[in-house]
Amino acid sequence: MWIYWLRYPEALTDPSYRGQILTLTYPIVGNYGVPNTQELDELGLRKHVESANIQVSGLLVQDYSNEYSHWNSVKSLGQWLQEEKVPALFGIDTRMLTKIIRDKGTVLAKIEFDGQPIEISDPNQKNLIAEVSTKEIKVFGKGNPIKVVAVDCGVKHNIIRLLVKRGAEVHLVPWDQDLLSLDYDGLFISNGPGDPSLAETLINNVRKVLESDRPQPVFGICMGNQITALAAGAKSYKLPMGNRGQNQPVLNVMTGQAFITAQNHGYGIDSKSLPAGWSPLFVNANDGTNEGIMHNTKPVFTAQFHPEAKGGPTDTEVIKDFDGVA
Ligand SMILES: NC(=O)CC[C@H](N)C(=O)O
Repeated sequence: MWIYWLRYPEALTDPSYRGQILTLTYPIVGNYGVPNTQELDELGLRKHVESANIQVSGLLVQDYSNEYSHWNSVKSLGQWLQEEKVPALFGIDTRMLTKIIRDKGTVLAKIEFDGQPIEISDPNQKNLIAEVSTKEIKVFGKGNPIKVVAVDCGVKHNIIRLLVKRGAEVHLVPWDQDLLSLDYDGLFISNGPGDPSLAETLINNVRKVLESDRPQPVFGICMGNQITALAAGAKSYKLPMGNRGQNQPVLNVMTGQAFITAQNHGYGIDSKSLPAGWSPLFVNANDGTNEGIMHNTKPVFTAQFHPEAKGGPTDTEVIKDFDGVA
């Protein structure tokens, strides 16, 4: 179970939340309704949400407002959750729950209705990436000059949109796709749910790319940072309660510049475990955890936070310019 505060249409559809129950710390939820979640943009991506479905297993809020008002809302939050058969509860003392999670770390939880007992299973034991990844290769921004292969670990649609905006023809590939055999100008590894160390096939495929000394840049976001670091030989670990929300301060270790970033991760990379030739690129200014890595000589760099505009700041969007940082 996670604590989160961000706009709920994007948060609930972020595939990185697969298998998790979300509890929001903001006390009144629902009052801006839900946009048309089916509407597609010109690329065929969801216009107002981050994927085709609600991805969380459940939602807990303090006070729910069924009345809503927003320029693009078409239904209530309750209606949307019901349509997608995702359980949610209101009337929860989310402040108390937040304190419990702060003390104990993230906790396993289930929502059970009278007469409908359910088994509890630990989402952290599963390779959740395989559940949310595309099954076939999809192309966005066809004809654009820069061919980017994007490994779909559960990519948020806005990330694809921003890559296309920067002139990329994005080839979204399944998580276990062999990467060495593909031709590209840049390789991107997306955000995604669960424990990164369980995605062994992907880690091995990325390791092969790193060892091949291909000159093309490699860039990863969130899960993409973790997978790249694991492929390089570093170690990941479970954070006591994760870093989530849209006000996480991050320092660029190279320049000393600080950013306020949007984040959503429960695992971290141990910067000290980075092998020779690699350096931390970003560090969390609150708790000192790793926020990205770079290779010292090759164009490989990553961000643990979400350097994109939707649902948060725009000041780190520059990081998606492949030559913006490395
Ligand atoms: N947003 C993400 O990509 C999350 C990465 C990973 N599932 C974690 O929780 O750390």
